[in-house]
Amino acid sequence: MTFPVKKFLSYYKPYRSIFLIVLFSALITSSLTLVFPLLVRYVTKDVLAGSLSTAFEDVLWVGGVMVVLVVAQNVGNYIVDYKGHEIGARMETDMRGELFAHLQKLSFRFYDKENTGRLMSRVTNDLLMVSELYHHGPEDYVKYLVRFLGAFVILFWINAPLTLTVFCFFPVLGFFSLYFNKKLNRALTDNKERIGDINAQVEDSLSGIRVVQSFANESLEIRKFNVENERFLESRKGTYRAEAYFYNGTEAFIQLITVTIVIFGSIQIVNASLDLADLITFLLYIGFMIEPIQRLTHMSTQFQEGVTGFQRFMEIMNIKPDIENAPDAKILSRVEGHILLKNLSFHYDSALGPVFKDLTLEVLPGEYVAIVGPSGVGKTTLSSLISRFYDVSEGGIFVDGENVKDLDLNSLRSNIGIVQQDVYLFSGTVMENIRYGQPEATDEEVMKAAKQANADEFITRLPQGYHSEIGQRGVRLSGGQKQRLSIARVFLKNPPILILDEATSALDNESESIVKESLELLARGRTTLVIAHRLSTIRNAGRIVVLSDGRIVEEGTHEALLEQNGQYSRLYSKQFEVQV
Ligand SMILES: Nc1ncnc2c1ncn2[C@@H]1O[C@H](COP(=O)(O)OP(=O)(O)OP(=O)(O)O)[C@@H](O)[C@H]1O
Repeated sequence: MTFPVKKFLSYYKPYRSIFLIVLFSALITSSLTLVFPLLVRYVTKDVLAGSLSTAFEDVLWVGGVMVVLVVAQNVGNYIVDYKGHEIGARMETDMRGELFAHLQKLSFRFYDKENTGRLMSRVTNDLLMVSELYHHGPEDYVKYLVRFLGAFVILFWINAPLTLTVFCFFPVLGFFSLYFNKKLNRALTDNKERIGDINAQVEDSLSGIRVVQSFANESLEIRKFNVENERFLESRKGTYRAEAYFYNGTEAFIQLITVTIVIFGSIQIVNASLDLADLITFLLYIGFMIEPIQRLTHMSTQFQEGVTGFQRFMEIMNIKPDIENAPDAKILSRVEGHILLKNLSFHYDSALGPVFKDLTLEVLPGEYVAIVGPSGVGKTTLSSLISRFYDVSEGGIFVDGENVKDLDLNSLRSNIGIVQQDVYLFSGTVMENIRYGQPEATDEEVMKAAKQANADEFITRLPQGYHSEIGQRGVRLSGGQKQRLSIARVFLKNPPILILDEATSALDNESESIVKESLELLARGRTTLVIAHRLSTIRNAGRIVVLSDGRIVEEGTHEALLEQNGQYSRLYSKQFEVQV
């Protein structure tokens, strides 16, 4: 992937003026630091060597200038540190907002393949690296370039032969830094991968802690974790080894350079081509030239991390949602609930073969239709297609005569309510979770929906009633209670089309009968598709549709289908035998 420079720079745009002020401050402060050794040189060489009667006055004058410089430097550094970081953080916030909004638009097909943990690291860690590059990148380059070039020019002006002698060290120091920089980068990348593995392990193990403990597999989890933990330790040892080589190596270079300056400088003093004040100035300036080279590693790591982070950000941003509104998408208003699946074919992946082949099904407004069939036949897939979570491969799906591909996605989905077996609740209160069905609903409307879903009674018995926290994914509630909250959510949404996807199959008999009662109330007056696992629950359906091998093979009422003595009858007796 070539680096999208234009796009990268575009994030500076809203903060252009303040960014230029920060860069200018970095330029000024680093130039001012160059003046200090010159002032020391002036005092040691000119003031103290001249008439001592005026020396005190001169030293005071120089001291005053130094204080002004300190104040000016501090103001500049304050702007660079505070405003510079703020710009970086603002750009990061903008990008994170964009990325999250984009992730909300990507379809089920994208999430079928992506790992949530990795996506989270893009939203958090990667962007942090980009923000560091946005802010520190330009500022560090300005700061260190000014110091390096400034020190070189001043030293050359003071004593060219000694400057060139010292300069011979720099190419060697540069190569040394680049070599260890590469090693250190590799070690840092490895560190990141290892910490990523640890995060994935912790996330997996803790989200499944109930399964872990129910299988009494804590020691197995600890062993698995310790393997990753040890690998991380090994990786960190590698980083520290590279760092130790690098930092001690550059330290040795600095000392060698100092020794060289002292020896060559002393020879020049003996030959009267250099004086003591200039030697002191040399020693003071040499750090200005060495520091940028020392920082090379950090800067290039920062650069690489930022660039990679931005590329990973763009990888996601460049994914076009495969389900989008058509340019002239229609808004569905006053939906009656007529559904037509016409000559429908669909596959998740062409390599896996089709789930449906030329399937046609019409559901009339207000009808109650049950879809049955063996496991894996495509019952859930059918409900995903009606809501256009996936696009059909051939044929079409029509709601009130309109092809779902021509409809505005929000208006289509807000007319369909889905109740699933696996209820997803968000951390927060009961009230917030029910209100998810209609964010503008009043407290009274939320409570009315809860009553319709037979949930009000258990909610009012909770310690804080509707304001009780339900825990992550609703862990503090029973299966039946979670299911009733999800039904209340759909009551509040009040859609004309309803899909019940095995909504009661995980519940015990008592919960099932309460939930069934609220589902029956919910279905009243709506077009309802029930995806049934247990055939006993759909005996009263107006029509039962039997799927097999990607097609509808039988249709009719429970009694009529039993009489036919076909697939349905076989499925039914199989379940009946199991239940007996
Ligand atoms: N996201 C997906 N990506 C790829 N294949 C999928 C996906 N979801 C389901 N499938 C496959 O599509 C087929 C139909 O799955 P679906 O979940 O619709 O069946 P189902 O009839 O609802 O099954 P069950 O009664 O066991 O819940 C299965 O073979 C399944 O493996």
